[in-house]
Amino acid sequence: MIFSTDFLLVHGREPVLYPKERSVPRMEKRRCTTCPAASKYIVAFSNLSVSIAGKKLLSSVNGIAKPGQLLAIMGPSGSGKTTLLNALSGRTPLDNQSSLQIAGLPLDKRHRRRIGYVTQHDVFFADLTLRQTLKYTSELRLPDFFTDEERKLNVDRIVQVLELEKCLDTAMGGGMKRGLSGGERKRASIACELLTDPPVMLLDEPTSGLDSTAALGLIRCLKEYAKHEQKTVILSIHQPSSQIFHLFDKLLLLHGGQSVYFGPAKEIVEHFSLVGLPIQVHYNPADVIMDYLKGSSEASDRLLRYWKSSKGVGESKEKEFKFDSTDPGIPLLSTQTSETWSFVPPLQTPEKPSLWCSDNSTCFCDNVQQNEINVLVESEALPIKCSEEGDSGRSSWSDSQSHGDNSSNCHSHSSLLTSYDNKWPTSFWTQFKVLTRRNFLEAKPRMLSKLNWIQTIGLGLMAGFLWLQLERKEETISDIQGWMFFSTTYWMLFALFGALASFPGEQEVVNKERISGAYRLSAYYSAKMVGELPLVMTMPALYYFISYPMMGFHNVSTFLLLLCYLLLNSIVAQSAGLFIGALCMDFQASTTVSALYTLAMQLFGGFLATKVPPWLQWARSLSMIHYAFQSMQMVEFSGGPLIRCASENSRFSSCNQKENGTIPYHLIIEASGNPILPLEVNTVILFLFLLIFRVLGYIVLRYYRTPR
Ligand SMILES: Nc1ncnc2c1ncn2[C@@H]1O[C@H](COP(=O)(O)OP(=O)(O)OP(=O)(O)O)[C@@H](O)[C@H]1O
Repeated sequence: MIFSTDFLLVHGREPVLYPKERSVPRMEKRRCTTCPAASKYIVAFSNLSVSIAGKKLLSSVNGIAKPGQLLAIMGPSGSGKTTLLNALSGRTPLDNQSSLQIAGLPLDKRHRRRIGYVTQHDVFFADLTLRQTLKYTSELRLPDFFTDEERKLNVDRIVQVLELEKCLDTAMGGGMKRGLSGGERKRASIACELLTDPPVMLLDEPTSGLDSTAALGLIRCLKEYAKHEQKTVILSIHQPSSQIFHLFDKLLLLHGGQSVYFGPAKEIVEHFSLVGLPIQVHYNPADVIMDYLKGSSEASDRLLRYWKSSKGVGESKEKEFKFDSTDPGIPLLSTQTSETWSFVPPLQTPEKPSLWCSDNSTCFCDNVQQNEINVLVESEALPIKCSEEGDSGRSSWSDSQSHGDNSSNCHSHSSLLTSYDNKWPTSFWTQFKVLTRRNFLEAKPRMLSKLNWIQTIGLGLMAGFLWLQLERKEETISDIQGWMFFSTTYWMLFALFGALASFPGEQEVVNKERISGAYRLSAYYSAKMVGELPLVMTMPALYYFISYPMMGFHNVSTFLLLLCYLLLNSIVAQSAGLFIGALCMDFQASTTVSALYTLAMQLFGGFLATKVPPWLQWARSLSMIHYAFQSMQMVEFSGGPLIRCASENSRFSSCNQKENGTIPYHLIIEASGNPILPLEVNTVILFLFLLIFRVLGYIVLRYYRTPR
């Protein structure tokens, strides 16, 4: 795979990633040349420490990443690369005294949403194709003022740059479902983040799963992206090839959660030599570095002590780090034959370390302390010079937002930040529409699978034949009730258990999107309810259309009313399932809770047990089956032809008084020992169940399952 050398120049097309023409006024003539808007996104961290459950994962890590540069974080497995990226993205809480500033301000929710984060594990909806995934991402994360054509243009260009054209119609896959290859998924992940044009891009192991050519192409592409778009790109990488290594501007080396080097990547060889750890000319520095770090603890101790002493960090601040001049150095693992071991005489610690200051203009004070970060960011940010130069055409929508129609088009750093005050990129209505469509598409294969169709048709026919053309007489009352009870309980179980995995199944994707601020939870939640509504109703309706006419069709209004109650019951059950699923987020726990709840609802539903002990009567009022079953009886026994009395030994006293009489519907319901509520009250109670479960589900997601 070969990437274009210029990230934006694709086969000679216009080098604009984001549309030039839009309704939002943008600068045409004057632009800030020294500091384009996005270039203010300097990421500076000092004394950055992270502890989880009392375990220190990161300890006093310092560094700074500037727009236009590629900062690579390297270190052995478990050294804390992902933890650091999580901390920089605001997903992991920092220990006290840690300092993290983005664009000169402490990282807050608003800035968090301007950070693109490609995590190590790509999470997508497995059944959506890449085309659909990118389309929905662009609809959700690009502001409303983008037209459909502009969105499509952006998607097309990013697809082209990342060479994803061939797999656009392939399902994303994941879990048990086959789909995109590992490398394609990784590039798809990057494409989703690039669509939003973030000023800061964090990538956790972006080259994992790629072959060496593709990996090199990707890093080149990111480098060009950082350079041309003035973006801050920070990535973690395990063991890059030497070609990739030489593309890094800055390198942060981690070992055991501590930094052992931060500075220009090209000066790492000199640094290691200073410490007495030579890197031979023809070796890939990345390989040698990793060998040292993973090899004897002496090498890493030496690096750490040197780093601490030279930087004046932590305990070693007091101690002078001294090399013994007779020290033979540390043997290199990868060249462990006596002939190739090479040692250089260790040097004394330089009095004033300037390892990464290649020249004054790029010399960052890497011994970054809080006040220095402030000074640095301040000095980088202001003043912004203006020129009369034309727009190069490279500014992104974010730039244009910040520029607005201000005549000077020169905004202070803080005004850039306030341009992101809009909490969400799109309106509630847009989010609702897009998420409803996406939800429908995503849930359809799961809820309307081939097996579900077969199962429903089979069950409908079975029930139809079992209760075929029932006569309307006293002897068949329990059969008619049996069909109604079976239908309500079966579809309750189907909807409730089917909904249990709904939230847990998409939790990772939704959390990722919520953290990146793509949409409101309320929009997602209401879209889920609406998007899945036709799906949750399809199967019960199909079953009903088959089995009820086979049992005996009487009139249209009874037919439709019964259908409504069956569907309402299913929707209530689905709401309960969604709530339990969200609460437990664990399939085993949620099935146990649901099994208990549904069994209790069946027992108190009014068909299996007609004599409920007085002290347990309250439990009946918690059974949704009780209300749905009773409502269906009312509709069926009052709407259709009345039930004829048994010719002899009728259990209804009214039947014994006259011959060929009929049984009023309320006597049938009363005979089952259930107190009768008016149909409207039953209906309202069912709707209340629906409302309560849905509100509880929202509260759980909002306050209990907040993504971190
Ligand atoms: N939630 C957690 N609780 C306890 N320890 C954790 C937690 N998360 C990570 N760690 C530990 O922190 C250390 C750093 O983990 P991290 O994932 O940041 O390493 P890494 O350098 O990214 O590794 P790799 O290259 O293998 O992905 C590891 O030892 C890991 O076991």
